[in-house]
Amino acid sequence: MIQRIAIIGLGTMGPGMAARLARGGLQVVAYDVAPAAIERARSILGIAEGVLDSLGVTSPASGAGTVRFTDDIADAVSGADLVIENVPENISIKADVYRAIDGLIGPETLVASDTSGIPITKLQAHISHPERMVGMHWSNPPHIIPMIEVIAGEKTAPQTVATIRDLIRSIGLLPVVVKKDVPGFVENRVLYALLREAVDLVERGVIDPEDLDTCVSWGIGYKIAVIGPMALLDMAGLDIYKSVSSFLNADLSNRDDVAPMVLQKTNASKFGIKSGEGMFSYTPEQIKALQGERARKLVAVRRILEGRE
Ligand SMILES: NC(=O)C1=CN([C@@H]2O[C@H](COP(=O)(O)OP(=O)(O)OC[C@H]3O[C@@H](n4cnc5c(N)ncnc54)[C@H](O)[C@@H]3O)[C@@H](O)[C@H]2O)C=CC1
Ligand SMILES: Cc1ncc(C=O)c(C(=O)O)c1O
Repeated sequence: MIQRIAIIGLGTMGPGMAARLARGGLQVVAYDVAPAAIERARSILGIAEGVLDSLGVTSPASGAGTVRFTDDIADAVSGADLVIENVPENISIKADVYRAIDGLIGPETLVASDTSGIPITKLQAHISHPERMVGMHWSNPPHIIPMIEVIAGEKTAPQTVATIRDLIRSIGLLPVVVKKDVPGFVENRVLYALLREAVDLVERGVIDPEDLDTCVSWGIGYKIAVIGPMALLDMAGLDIYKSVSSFLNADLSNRDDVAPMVLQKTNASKFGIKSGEGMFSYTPEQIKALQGERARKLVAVRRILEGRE
């Protein structure tokens, strides 16, 4: 049974994951190599907890869990039933973490990666007990989005998948077990198909970035939260899909490299909210306001989708 969880990496994803797991009654120890990331995580933990309150996420009868921060990786993983690796999307950085914890974790400890899409089979080549390693792909913001993908690599034991799936369920979240270890799994294959086309349309001047967002959010985005893609095909009619896709599929972006517009921006350190500029520009005040407004709206939508309002 999973009771103690170590989170390695406290950037965009780590603090919200810590808050959500603790709310589920688990004992979380949170570690990052960068002291500034630990301080930032400490300061935003309370915000995530406030959002969980407004979502009505309660603790189990056994009581709320805890989050403890540490700057010592050995301390973080000591006694952990599960280690969730949450460091940047780079195999060599992730492999360094697996090597660092290999001799520190117990014989029963499971290791999960929150990778956005590196096949688990590739990651488990860097750990001595690959049967205990699994993909556990959260969606951002992790304290609000309930769906988590669970992915087995070639060497993952079925029991490891079952334990993580049951853990997710036991704290009121929604596990989706992906049946094949394909790059990007399912959520990001679908998201990146959409993002490739969206970036291409903006880059070619077909539409302005603000209008692209309006079109997608108030068109397919709003609809797809209620009617998933497979159900949408039936609602539109497969005959219509056949007619449109017969001419449209061939015209969609099929570029297999990163779009120049994205490269230009990342080369200039324009990463989005984390650097103050990306597709749009943000002042620190705007970032704070946006994050609050987005959390409020996501909470309200989720309550309605769950039939609670
Ligand atoms: N940003 C997103 O929307 C999502 C990201 N992911 C995935 O989650 C993982 C983490 O992503 P983010 O939180 O966005 O990354 P991030 O870049 O915001 O944070 C990564 C953190 O890892 C720390 N770190 C780097 N090397 C470390 C080490 N050796 N030991 C401990 N900490 C270390 C960094 O100091 C940083 O705080 C990635 O694999 C990413 O693809 C998954 C779902 C959504
Ligand atoms: C752009 C982008 N890339 C990866 C992920 C998750 O792995 C997300 C997300 O969860 O929102 C994303 O927006």
